[in-house]
Amino acid sequence: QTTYDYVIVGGGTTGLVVANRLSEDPKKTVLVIENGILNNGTQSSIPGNSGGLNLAAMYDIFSAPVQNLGNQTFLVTVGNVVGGGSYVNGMQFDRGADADYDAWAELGNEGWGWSDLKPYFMKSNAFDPPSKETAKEFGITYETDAYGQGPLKVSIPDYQFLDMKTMFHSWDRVNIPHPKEGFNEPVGVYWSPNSINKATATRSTSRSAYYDPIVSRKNLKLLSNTHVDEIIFEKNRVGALTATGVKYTPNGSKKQAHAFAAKEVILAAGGVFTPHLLMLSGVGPKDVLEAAGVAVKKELPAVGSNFQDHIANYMNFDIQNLNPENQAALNTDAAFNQTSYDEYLKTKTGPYSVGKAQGLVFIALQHFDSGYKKVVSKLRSQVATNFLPARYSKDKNLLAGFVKQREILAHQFSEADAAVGEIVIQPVGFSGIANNKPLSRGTITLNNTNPAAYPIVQWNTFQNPVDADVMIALTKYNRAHWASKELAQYKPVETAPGPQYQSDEDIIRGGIEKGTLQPTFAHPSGGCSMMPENLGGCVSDKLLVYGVNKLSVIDASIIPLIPAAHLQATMYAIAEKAADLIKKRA
Ligand SMILES: Cc1cc2nc3c(=O)[nH]c(=O)nc-3n(C[C@H](O)[C@H](O)[C@H](O)COP(=O)(O)OP(=O)(O)OC[C@H]3O[C@@H](n4cnc5c(N)ncnc54)[C@H](O)[C@@H]3O)c2cc1C
Repeated sequence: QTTYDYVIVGGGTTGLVVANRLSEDPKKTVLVIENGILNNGTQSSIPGNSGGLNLAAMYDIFSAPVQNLGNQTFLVTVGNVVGGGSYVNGMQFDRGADADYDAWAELGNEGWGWSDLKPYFMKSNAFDPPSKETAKEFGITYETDAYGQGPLKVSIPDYQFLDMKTMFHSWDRVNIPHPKEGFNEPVGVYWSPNSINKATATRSTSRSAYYDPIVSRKNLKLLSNTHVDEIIFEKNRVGALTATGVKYTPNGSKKQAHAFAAKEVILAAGGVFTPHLLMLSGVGPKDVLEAAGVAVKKELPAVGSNFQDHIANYMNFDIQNLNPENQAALNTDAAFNQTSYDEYLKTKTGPYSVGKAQGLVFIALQHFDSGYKKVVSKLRSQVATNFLPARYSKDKNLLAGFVKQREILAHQFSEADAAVGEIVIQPVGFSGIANNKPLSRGTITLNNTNPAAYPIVQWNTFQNPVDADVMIALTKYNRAHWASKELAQYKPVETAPGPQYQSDEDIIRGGIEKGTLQPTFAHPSGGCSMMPENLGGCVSDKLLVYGVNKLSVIDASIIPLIPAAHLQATMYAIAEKAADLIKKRA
């Protein structure tokens, strides 16, 4: 069969959700083409393995040198496997504040505010609380009504490392909100679920939740280990472009084949590779395409613009007096590791049944920076183009879109209803923090000498100095927390970047020298944003690419303004909504 109703590019997080929903109608045929393989490894399925990167199931793509991070290049973390990011991620399951999604509606996207999206969050997931004993012992609070009865299983496991009691409750007296597990009110400090199926104590992914249970559907086909090379367009007599299918090549083969879509080609290749594929197929900024020798079919400057990610500072503290059964000991104490692993295999309990982090702090700027009003004034007084990639000076729509985003961010920076900073609570001295509301904007462009090779990913981290101001304030705040009497029993000593870096400049310099500052929290997004065309959008609020027919995007590329959240819960909700939009227009 070469013609399907729908051809979906990418069988990652969003691709498999939409494949499932569209193939619910047995009369509709769906083809999913995924570059990665069907991988059944325990590196992914066992929650306790989620601490490190599952490199075998990821692309080996590195960014362009980041000027303000000492011209270092960084791994661009993207899953290359059936299940995509959901298969390799850190399993944190949380959402942004209501205001984060209302911002999408404010940017001109009808039907994308929090109240519109909430039903789709609920449709995608189901929550299992910890046992009563665990909840009591660790002081874990939760609200089950924040979740639905959907395919993706999320839970707070029964096993918790004992040090979580002290680490989590070290925040009890801090003057920030203390909501229950965070899905109803995601600003403050809370115990947060992981995408773990409690019944099996294994990772829940888009594959296990949305694909494996329906694999026998006759109208759904998955081609794994197969690369989509190009979108096929047809031009009619008046020059209108319609996406009619894709060219693809099984990996390891030289034989390219074609698959056609009667209704729609749906791009779900993720925040990095969807903009790449559009450009390779002739849709994107004219100068970028021409420089790479790609024939321009539709000029669309929004492709590869508005690229965003959270900026990370992976701090570390040397600590003492941890309980002997601690997370770090899984790597340092072979006997403890072995008994823990054996326990997991036998009873699916113990240290391997839990992910790396169960506590999250998402805080407003005023929670961690007493000088927040100055930051807001600085932001508002900036000449926007001084701190943006050159293309924004040449394109009034892109600039208008950014200025509108900046207004929204300035408002969020002034209020307490949306988070700007994040601190991950782990039961060890490793302390990841993130600036969740970057003003700098990156680009994704083509490799001019070989456009089909990996794209050029440029984050432009700290191009806007406000991003560094926020990071400096958050770093100081995190240091102060580690120095508080609540954590004194651990005698924490900062080892990365290190106490020798104290001034504002030194905090950034130290982060670069010690490699703790990173341009990404594994959340590349925004490179084909959903916004009106006069705000530099790439897809409409119906997720259709501007200027061509029958082509939609449903993955992290469409996020117009990155929410303060790890992205997977949002991606499941976007995909559920996308499926409804696509069904409706059929
Ligand atoms: C290491 C890591 C840790 C993370 N940690 C967390 C976390 O703890 N919590 C959280 O909420 N989020 C986390 N995330 C982010 C989250 O998982 C992603 O935002 C989400 O999975 C993105 O979904 P997507 O559908 O947009 O893209 P993906 O899930 O990446 O899917 C895209 C798919 O398209 C395929 N593809 C790309 N190009 C082609 C092509 N040309 N032909 C065929 N197939 C193609 C890819 O192989 C991939 O499978 C993490 C991500 C990573 C990578």
